[in-house]
Amino acid sequence: MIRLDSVSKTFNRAGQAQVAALADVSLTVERGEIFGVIGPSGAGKSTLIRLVNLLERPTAGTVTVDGTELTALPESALRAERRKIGMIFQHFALLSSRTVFGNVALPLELAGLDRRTIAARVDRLLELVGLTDKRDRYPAELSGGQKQRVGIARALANEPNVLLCDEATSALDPETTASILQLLAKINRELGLTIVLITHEMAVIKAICHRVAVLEHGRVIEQARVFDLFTRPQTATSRAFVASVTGAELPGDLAAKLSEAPLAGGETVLRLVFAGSQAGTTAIGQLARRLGVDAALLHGRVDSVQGAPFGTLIVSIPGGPETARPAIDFLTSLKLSIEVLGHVPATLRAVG
Ligand SMILES: Nc1ncnc2c1ncn2[C@@H]1O[C@H](COP(=O)(O)OP(=O)(O)OP(=O)(O)O)[C@@H](O)[C@H]1O
Repeated sequence: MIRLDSVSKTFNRAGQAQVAALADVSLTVERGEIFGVIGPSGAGKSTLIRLVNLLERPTAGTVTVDGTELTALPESALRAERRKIGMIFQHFALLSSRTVFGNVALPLELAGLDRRTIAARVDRLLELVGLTDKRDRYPAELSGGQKQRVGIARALANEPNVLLCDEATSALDPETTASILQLLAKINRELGLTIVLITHEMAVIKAICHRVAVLEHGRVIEQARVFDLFTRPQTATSRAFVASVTGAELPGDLAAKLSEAPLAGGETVLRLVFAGSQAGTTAIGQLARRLGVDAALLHGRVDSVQGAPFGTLIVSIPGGPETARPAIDFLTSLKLSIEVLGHVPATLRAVG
């Protein structure tokens, strides 16, 4: 549905060095999926999403949406293609002088539709986003979540195939964020709309995305099904994003005593992430039976991504690096994702 092929974007700034916002990015988004792009600040997320509808032109590479290579089109043809791509923004971008109805009607007026068609379609959209009773209100009279619902209705007005969401929930509180994400999931389900969203919050990816790309320094460093990213993250950046929502952090007192260097006779603290709800504790049992290694459990949690369970355990392995190495090899052979968080002196075991 959407294909970015070897896309790069370099910004030239007067009198300053060039900025390579994106370097050789290739991505494919399938029809009907919710695709998330996550990355730290400055990674290039906004630049990437603005490339999909060519609000930003790539310096190199091609952008293809629904079989049409947008980068090959003249401006007039591009305008027509852009109508098939809706977009919503972090700060909503509503016109304060127009009512809710007027904001949603605007793209239809620009497209030259007659008043009756516009009224019918706007009313249908307001019902879809749950704002029928706010039809004649002005943006200043609405909450943030209601404003974003107007933004969504407006983005859907021209019946697009694709919806781009540029940090659409970043200005909202957690409860409102959840309701907007549920609305996006409903639109995806009921209208079959392909959704691309960018975010710096892993909770957003976890809530509704099917697949995800992790962006860092303008490059895609990982691309996976969301469940796979949670259970088998391949990079330190992805592991940190996953840990940010699984809450699988060390108790504060233990974290403060963690050292990077192995300690002779000390304990090695590991984070294990695994698919299903049982694999982790089963593995710890096997570790004791097969290798005689008695791992201490410091933290355990089972979570789910779109109904599929996965677990996180934080354990400490006694006996210094000589015991930890074969234990890690054994756990790795059981297909658990393992991260060494650090090392603590043996005397701290009681703390956990
Ligand atoms: N118009 C521009 N002119 C010059 N540099 C730019 C421009 N837009 C973006 N950049 C630079 O490109 C890089 C990527 O920016 P971008 O806004 O895409 O990142 P981001 O991941 O969306 O960041 P954030 O989460 O902070 O919004 C940054 O170094 C930024 O300073």
